[in-house]
Amino acid sequence: MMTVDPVRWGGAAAAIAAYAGMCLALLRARRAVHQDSGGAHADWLVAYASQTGTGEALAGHTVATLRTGGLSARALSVEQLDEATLRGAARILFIASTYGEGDAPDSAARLARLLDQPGMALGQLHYALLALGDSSYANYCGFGRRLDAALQARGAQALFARVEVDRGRGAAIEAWQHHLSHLAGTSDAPDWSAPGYGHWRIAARRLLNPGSAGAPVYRIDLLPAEGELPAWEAGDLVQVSAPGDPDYPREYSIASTMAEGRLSLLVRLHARDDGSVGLASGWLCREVQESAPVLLRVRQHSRFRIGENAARPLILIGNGTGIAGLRAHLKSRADAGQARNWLVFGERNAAHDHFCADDIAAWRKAGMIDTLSLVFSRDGAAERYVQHALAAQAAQLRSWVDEGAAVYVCGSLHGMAGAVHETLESVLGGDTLAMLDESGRYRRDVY
Ligand SMILES: Cc1cc2nc3c(=O)[nH]c(=O)nc-3n(C[C@H](O)[C@H](O)[C@H](O)COP(=O)(O)O)c2cc1C
Repeated sequence: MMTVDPVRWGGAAAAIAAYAGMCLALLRARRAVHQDSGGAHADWLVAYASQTGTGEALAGHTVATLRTGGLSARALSVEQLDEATLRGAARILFIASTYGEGDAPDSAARLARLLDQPGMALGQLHYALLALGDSSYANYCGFGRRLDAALQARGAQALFARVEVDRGRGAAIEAWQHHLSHLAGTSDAPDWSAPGYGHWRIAARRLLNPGSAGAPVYRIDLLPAEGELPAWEAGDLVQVSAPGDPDYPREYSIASTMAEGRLSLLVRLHARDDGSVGLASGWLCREVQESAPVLLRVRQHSRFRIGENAARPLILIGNGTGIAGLRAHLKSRADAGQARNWLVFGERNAAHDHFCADDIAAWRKAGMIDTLSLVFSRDGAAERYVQHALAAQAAQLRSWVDEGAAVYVCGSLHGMAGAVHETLESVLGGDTLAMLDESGRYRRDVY
């Protein structure tokens, strides 16, 4: 799915065609997902547990294929799958990705709880499962496999064997499509091709942390090689296809808003133990010349967009390059005049690693950051990490959440996201945190 036909890379006409294709494919997939979220009855449910949107897009394609054969189908996030729907459904196609170290995506907490309930019997259910994962992780497709086992243990009957997709590779997706065509009784399946990459160029590249004890971080500003910026929202991601590894695009959070007129990324140069640099980050930060094309596509990341939290106070928590996703949110909040923002950001040394310091200072001065908690782990203060800052301000954390705040976390999975989760749980209580999660008020972009 993620491979790109090299013939298309040739010229401007091809880039425009690819871009138009991308718009159409995205539009089609999203229309299929969103038109159907109203709860109308459908014979086939396509339930996706997706963190960064791949599974959601595949759910849209799946629905479109079933409908081509005249079946009634609708897509829904597993967050919306309640007990009555699960117990009553005759046919569900699950699409499940895996995160962390074999963990379920955040959106799957409710489903996991439902399947754990004693007495949950699903003998009425016929299902199939598309598991998304990456075989370089120890727990390849861990959540998809556990979900499959749990459904079987509850008596649900598989329509066909689980299909596993390694890093979005096309052959497995074709196998899934093939099964769907059988179910739908049609060979006339809609086009599932991935959105094409656009050609971009680097407009500016700047080292943000000279003298840092950590690896170098670059701010990279990009513009389309031709034409207009594509649409995105704060929280969205890009995929970059590096020349040495075109089948395995790297994802980065977008640090800028469309209104700023450029797409900015914060990229940390990945250094290996032997001193060599990571293939994609080395290419982006050091090698690619300003005149050379960068193949890039924007990906909607619904779970990290502002969505229904636009009018709520926002607690933004992150470390390192995680400031990228938080910056885009802060910028769009500042532009919208929404000032109830509490930024909790951590890095190593204030002197070298205070990313986006000028923006943060300007927003603070303009009254657009209500509370600012900066922690630098190597500057000798008692509060070393973001979780310590949160724990130290437990009363304010509780009162913001009581007022309706949403919590957005962006940055490292290891060391940060887990510790922040535990702190939120101990300050707010497990039930409140679960409520925030289920109601879309706790959102994470962690990697
Ligand atoms: C931080 C992170 C951790 C991941 N952990 C795993 C893992 O433990 N096992 C696995 O098979 N895939 C893992 N993956 C790969 C994702 O499951 C895969 O990229 C999937 O296509 C994402 O689908 P989604 O966009 O629908 O969430 C991980 C990806 C990220 C970014």
